[in-house]
Amino acid sequence: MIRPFRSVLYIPAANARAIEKARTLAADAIIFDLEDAVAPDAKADARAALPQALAQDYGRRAKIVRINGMDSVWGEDDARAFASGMAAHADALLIPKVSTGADLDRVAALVPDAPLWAMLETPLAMLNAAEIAAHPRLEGMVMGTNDLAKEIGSRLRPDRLAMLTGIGLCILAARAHGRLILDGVYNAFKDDEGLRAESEQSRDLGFDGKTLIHPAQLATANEVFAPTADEIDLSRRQIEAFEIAQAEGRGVAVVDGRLVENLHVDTARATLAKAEAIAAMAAE
Ligand SMILES: CC(C)(COP(=O)(O)OP(=O)(O)OC[C@H]1O[C@@H](n2cnc3c(N)ncnc32)[C@H](O)[C@@H]1OP(=O)(O)O)[C@@H](O)C(=O)NCCC(=O)NCCSC(=O)C[C@H](O)C(=O)O
Ligand SMILES: [Mg+2]
Repeated sequence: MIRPFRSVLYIPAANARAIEKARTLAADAIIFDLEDAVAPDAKADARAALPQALAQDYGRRAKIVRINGMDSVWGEDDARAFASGMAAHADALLIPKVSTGADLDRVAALVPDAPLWAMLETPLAMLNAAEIAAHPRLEGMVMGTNDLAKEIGSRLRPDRLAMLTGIGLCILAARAHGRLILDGVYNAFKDDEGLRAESEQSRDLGFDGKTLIHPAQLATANEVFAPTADEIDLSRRQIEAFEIAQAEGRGVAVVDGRLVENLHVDTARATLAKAEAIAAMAAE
């Protein structure tokens, strides 16, 4: 069964109330954050408390732990703590500020088994996206659009003009190597219209979902990244028409005046699989 990653909520690992709340929220995945969301003085306590929080029941929600960067004073201890006390109850480890494949090697050596995810949020990461995506331990990639804008020296415009080249390179790299890829966060968590516009752009660019900072953003991401009823209906009709065509010895079908070939049927099957995974999540 595939897993949906429409809505991926960051939760500060130092915020016990928010962690407790996460078990009931409609998020497809949760990122337990030890990095930016946790103040320096709270980092050691947050790291120590996380194993117990991860051991709770979060249903089908994927559990990802974001450690501090390996260039920080906390990164190595976070990675070791993940390997010894968190890996058994987490689905993946997310590493910030990955710029090269060697950055992943460093964490992979400390954490022998868990799937690794990488934050892509530096100009060098954009240029090395293919090398990062090709890393054998990598499962997913997450855009860090705030850090990227800071490093580029660009403005956070609604059309995200300055980062579209980097985003495109990252999506190509992710798809070339079969990795998941999630968009960055939308900071104005009370601006539903802005979130919807950015999420629609994100979906149309090819992201699997959006990372989020507040529960109020979940419903929009879940809706935007889910197949619509029309898309599900079309997928079913495309598959049916193609199977009939094949049985009659034809290699193509026509649905709603449009050509359907085997590649369209692959997309249709992926759409139905995603819809099923979402339905399974909702049924919990
Ligand atoms: C953004 C916030 C600081 C807002 O907090 P607050 O003003 O307290 O929100 P509310 O009063 O509206 O909260 C209402 C209830 O919702 C719960 N809540 C809030 N946020 C979360 C959350 N993320 N997960 C779970 N639950 C949450 C509150 O506890 C309230 O509950 P209740 O008590 O029942 O009423 C805050 O939302 C926040 O801290 N968000 C997360 C920030 C974060 O994780 N930042 C780091 C990730 S983004 C990043 O790092 C950028 C990236 O690297 C890049 O480069 O782009
Ligand atoms: Mg960042």
